[in-house]
Amino acid sequence: MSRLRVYRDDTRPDVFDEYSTFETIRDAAAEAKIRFERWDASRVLAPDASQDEVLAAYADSIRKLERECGFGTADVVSVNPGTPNHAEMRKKFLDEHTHSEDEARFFVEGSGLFCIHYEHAVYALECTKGDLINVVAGTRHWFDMGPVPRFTAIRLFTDPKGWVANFTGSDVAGRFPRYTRV
Ligand SMILES: CSCCC(=O)/C(O)=C/O
Ligand SMILES: [Fe+2]
Ligand code: NI
Repeated sequence: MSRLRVYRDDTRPDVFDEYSTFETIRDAAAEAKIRFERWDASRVLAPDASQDEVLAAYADSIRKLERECGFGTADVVSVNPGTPNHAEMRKKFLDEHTHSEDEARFFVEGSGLFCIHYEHAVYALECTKGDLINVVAGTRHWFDMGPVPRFTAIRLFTDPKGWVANFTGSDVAGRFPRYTRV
């Protein structure tokens, strides 16, 4: 099940409010303009499914997001403990960054931790299979897949260049707990 912990960014990371039902997570996340929804993720995927196979399996959901939000391209990030260089892949997303477009991610397998730094709070949202998250363009955030990663997420983009991050240079991400799957 998904879980949200909300910290102040200027206090100890062992002080937080916790939400663990869909409605409470959705409403608390909305305070940071985060869209959080549960979508159908019941398509059966082979463990070694290619990007194209994942995109084809979820073509309806992708089309709906493209229509609703103006996204023009989609890709897939799929990582498991057997993925070569998964430690380097983890590092790529661990520091605080922003994007010039919304960050929409649909978790179709597994889980990971999105941390959104909004005003003076950090929203640490564990996303699991079936979760759709959208972080508004320009919002500071980072993502941890954990030391033993296991997830497949569809990413939607408006810019045909795909994933472009602007790192803030802040060390804030290192002050909050990393992801350990519960
Ligand atoms: C969960 S998809 C991989 C992470 C990513 O694309 C991103 O931008 C994290 O902030
Ligand atoms: Fe990001
Ligand atoms: Ni701050």
